[in-house]
Amino acid sequence: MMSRFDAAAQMLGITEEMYYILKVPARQVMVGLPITMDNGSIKVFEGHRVIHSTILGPSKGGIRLDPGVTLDEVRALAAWMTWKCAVVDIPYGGAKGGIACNPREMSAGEIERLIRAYTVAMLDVFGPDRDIPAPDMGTGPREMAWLMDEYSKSRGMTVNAVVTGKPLVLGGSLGRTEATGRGVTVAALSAMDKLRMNPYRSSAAIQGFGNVGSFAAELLHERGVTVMAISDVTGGYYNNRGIDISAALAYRNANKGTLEGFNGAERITNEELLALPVDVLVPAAKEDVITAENADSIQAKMIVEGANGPTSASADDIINEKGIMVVPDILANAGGVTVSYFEWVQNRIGYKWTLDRINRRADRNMKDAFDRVFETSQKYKVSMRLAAYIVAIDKVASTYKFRGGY
Ligand SMILES: NC(=O)C1=CN([C@@H]2O[C@H](COP(=O)(O)OP(=O)(O)OC[C@H]3O[C@@H](n4cnc5c(N)ncnc54)[C@H](OP(=O)(O)O)[C@@H]3O)[C@@H](O)[C@H]2O)C=CC1
Ligand SMILES: O=C(O)CCC(=O)C(=O)O
Repeated sequence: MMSRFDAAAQMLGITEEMYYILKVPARQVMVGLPITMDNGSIKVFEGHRVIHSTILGPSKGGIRLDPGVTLDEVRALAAWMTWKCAVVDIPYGGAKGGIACNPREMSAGEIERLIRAYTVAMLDVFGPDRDIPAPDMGTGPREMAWLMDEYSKSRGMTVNAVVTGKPLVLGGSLGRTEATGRGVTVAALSAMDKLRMNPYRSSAAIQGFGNVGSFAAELLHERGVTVMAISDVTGGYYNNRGIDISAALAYRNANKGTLEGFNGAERITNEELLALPVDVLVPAAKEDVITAENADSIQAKMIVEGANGPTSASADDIINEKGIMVVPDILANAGGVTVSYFEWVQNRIGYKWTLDRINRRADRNMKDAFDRVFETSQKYKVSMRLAAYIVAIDKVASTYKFRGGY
C-alpha cells in the first residue's frame, strides 16, 4: 500500500506535512477477547480496528475473521478503504477490523460470542456517524446482525445504521450481497470496452469462490464471458469449454461451502490458475497471490482485482512491462462499499429502495469511477493503479485543505 501511495504522492507533488497527514492512521485499537469455547475452556483472541482517516466522513470498512490477521495487515486494509471511498466518490473515510481466528474451526455459538465481545470492546469506536463496519473475509450478514444487536442493546434502542451488510429483515439493503462481484463485473466490462474486447469471445479465470468471486463468476458468465476456471482454498477447477457456474454454486452450497469434489472440471492448483491462457484474471481470494516470482507467467490481457491487495508491489513493474491492464482493487472491488453506503443512507432516511434503483445507481457510480481513473491514467501516462491513487489522494488532500486544516 505504502509504495503505491508514495509513488502517487510524489507524482501529485504533495507537501511533506500532507504526506504524513494522509499516511499515519488516525486511530488504532487492539483488544484481547476472552471467549468461553463450547468445551468450557477460555481462549483469548486478538482483535483490531484501525481508523485510517475520517477526512471525507465517518470511517467505513469490513471486519475480517482469519488466522492470518495482524495489526499490520489491518492497517494496510484500512488505508485502502480511505482510497477506495475517495475513488468512487462516497462520503466516507477508511477503516478495517479483524480478529485472528479460524472461523472454519469454530461453532456458530463461539463465533457469535466472539463478535459480541468484539462489539462491546469497540463501543466507543463504532457508531453510525463515527465508524461503520461491514463484512469482509470470513464474515457476512449473520455476523453483522449480531454486531447490530449488541451495539443496539448498549444504546437502549435499535441502531441499524451502525453496520452495513446486514440481513434484509434488519435493514440490510437489496443488492449488497452481490454488490462487490457486480462491481467487479462492471469494472471488467468497462476495461474490455477500452481494449475493444468482445465479452462473448472472452474467457476468465477467477480465484476465490466466496462472496466476491462467486458473484463475479455468475455475473461475468451472464454477460457472455466464458469462465474457464474457479477456485477456493481446496484448489482450482478448470474447463476450457467453460465451467457450469450454476452447478458450481449449487455444489458449493450443498457441500458446506466448499468446492472440494466438484466434477465437470479438471483439478489444478491455485498457482496454476493464475497462469492460465485466459483474457481476464480475477484474483478474488486474498492478498499477495501475484508476486515478482509468478507475474511473468501470467497470460491474461487484464487483471481485475476483486480481492484487496492481491498483487504485491514487487510485481507491478513486470505486469506493466507485459502490457497487462490492471483494474486495481481500490476501484475494481468498490461496488461493495458503494452499496453499503446506499444501505446506510436507506437506514438513515428510514426507507427501502428497489433493487433496480440500487443496481442502476451502483453501476453508474462504478462506471463513472472507472472513467475518472482511466482519464487520469491517460493524462499522467501512468498505470490504472497509480491513476486510482492519484484520484484518491488528490480528493482527500483537497478536502482536508477545504476543511481548513491546512
Ligand atoms: N465481501 C466484500 O464485500 C468485499 C471483499 N473484498 C475482498 O475480497 C476478497 C475476498 O473476500 P470475500 O469474497 O468477502 O471472502 P469470502 O470469505 O467470502 O471468500 C474467500 C474465498 O477465497 C478462498 N480462499 C481463501 N484462502 C484461499 C487461498 N489461500 N487460495 C485460494 N483461495 C482461497 C475461500 O475458499 P474457502 O471458502 O474454501 O475458504 C473463498 O472461496 C478479500 O480480499 C476481501 O478483503 C473487497 C471488497 C468487498
Ligand atoms: O462494505 C463496506 O463498508 C466495506 C467493505 C470492505 O471491507 C472492502 O471494500 O474492503
